[in-house]
Amino acid sequence: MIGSVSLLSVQGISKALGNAKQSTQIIGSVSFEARRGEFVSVVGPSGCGKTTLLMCLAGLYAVDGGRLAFDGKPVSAPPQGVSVVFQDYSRSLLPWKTVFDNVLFGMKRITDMDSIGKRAWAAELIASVGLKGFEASYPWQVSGGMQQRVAIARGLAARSRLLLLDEPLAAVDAQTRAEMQDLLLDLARKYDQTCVLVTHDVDEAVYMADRIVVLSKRPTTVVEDIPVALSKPRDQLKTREDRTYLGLRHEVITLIRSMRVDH
Ligand SMILES: Nc1ncnc2c1ncn2[C@@H]1O[C@H](COP(=O)(O)OP(=O)(O)OP(=O)(O)O)[C@@H](O)[C@H]1O
Repeated sequence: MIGSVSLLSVQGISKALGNAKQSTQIIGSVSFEARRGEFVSVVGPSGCGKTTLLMCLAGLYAVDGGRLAFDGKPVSAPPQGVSVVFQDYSRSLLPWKTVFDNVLFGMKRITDMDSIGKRAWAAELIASVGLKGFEASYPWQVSGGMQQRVAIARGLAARSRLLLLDEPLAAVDAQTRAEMQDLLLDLARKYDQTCVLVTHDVDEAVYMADRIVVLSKRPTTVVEDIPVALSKPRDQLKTREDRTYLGLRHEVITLIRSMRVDH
């Protein structure tokens, strides 16, 4: 269920990267809201600043201007309740820890749960992402898709309420990608997650989203903020044949094609 309350509020944020000698304005002015339980996809031309935006939302980059709030509080450092899942799962998991211990590691900031509770919660999450039986494996012993499942479980383990997903499925094969899209949608519903997904893949953006934020070339601004009127649960065949889906896909691809980034 999507609530009416905004969990993430982004109002006119801006960000330049570089150093004192030479800085590049990456984010011009970006505004959007993610309401509780909403799945927001963010798309835009290559190099427009999607990852930079996500790093700002995560509190990993300080914004230069504008207002950014999570659950009504200004974001100045990585807030508790916000987890990031990166594309490069092989670098985000700890190779010397088992699947189980990687998920447990996600709970390191949780102080009001004892170790028995944490172990039970880790076991539940591992089962929820379909990895029961692989608890004792090391990340390098399982497939890429499975490693990304571990990273997602670890994100949820931090008792996240907002999942920031930076191209999390870009490195997995097409079949796994479709399965993982449905897994993410299931997990978002089951664990009451609000999600912001950055993706290059317009089909994925439309399939997953309740709303699509289309960014311009940099310094990036929001070109369109498009509601997605597709029923849930989504279905890889039926949804992708739906006229609304095809219309949105056309609209977003046309918008992105009309923009080019000058590197
Ligand atoms: N420290 C930096 N200083 C200057 N420019 C930078 C810095 N870091 C990134 N950039 C540039 O900022 C732009 C935006 O980068 P970012 O990774 O946020 O975009 P993106 O939309 O996620 O890219 P992609 O479509 O390739 O995934 C890129 O052109 C990049 O080269």
